[in-house]
Amino acid sequence: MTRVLLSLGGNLGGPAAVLAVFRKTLAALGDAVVAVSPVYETPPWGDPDQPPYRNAVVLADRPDLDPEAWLALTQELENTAGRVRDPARRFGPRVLDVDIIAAWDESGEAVHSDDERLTLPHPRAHLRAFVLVPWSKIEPDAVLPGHGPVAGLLTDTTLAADARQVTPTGEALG
Ligand SMILES: Nc1ncnc2c1ncn2[C@@H]1O[C@H](COP(=O)(O)OP(=O)(O)OP(=O)(O)O)[C@@H](O)[C@H]1O
Ligand SMILES: Nc1nc2c(c(=O)[nH]1)N=C(CO)CN2
Repeated sequence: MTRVLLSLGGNLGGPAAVLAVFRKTLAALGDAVVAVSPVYETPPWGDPDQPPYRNAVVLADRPDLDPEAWLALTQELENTAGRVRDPARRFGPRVLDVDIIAAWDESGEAVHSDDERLTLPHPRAHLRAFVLVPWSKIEPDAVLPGHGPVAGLLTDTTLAADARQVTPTGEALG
């Protein structure tokens, strides 16, 4: 069994379109879905010259998927949503981004990987209020492996400033 925390993000086509893409993604995950956060409007991270994002996180569990298989699935979900990669803009706009933030094996141990194709935990998760705020909403005691309690990370000065701009939209996915 592999449990994963997935981050969903998107900022192309307007909020309603992004929400529709999130809903389709959740439907494709089906019974694997354990918990879904509210949807948040978030300022663009890493590349300010683009529209605000919608973000949410999903806790999911699939007995038959190892982390590599999860990566294949999340990339298929991005491709189905029409994701086009722009190599010139590393953190640029996109219709759907599905990142694997962390993964845990059947005994609850966090999976660690330094592989560039699949780095676990996600190497930038601890810097991203748009991941940590929704995560702490569904799991107030969440721990980001290697970085500690999510609630503690959110008190870091840079993140705290960013987190203030991460606002729930009232749009529900579940
Ligand atoms: N934990 C992870 N989750 C998703 N992709 C990962 C992960 N670790 C490494 N990757 C690799 O990162 C590559 C680039 O992914 P992607 O284009 O979604 O990056 P990005 O969304 O622009 O940036 P970021 O990963 O910072 O959100 C993917 O092809 C994938 O192989
Ligand atoms: N707010 C926000 N900013 C981002 C996001 C995202 O999902 N939300 N994803 C990115 C891809 O790396 C780059 N910047």
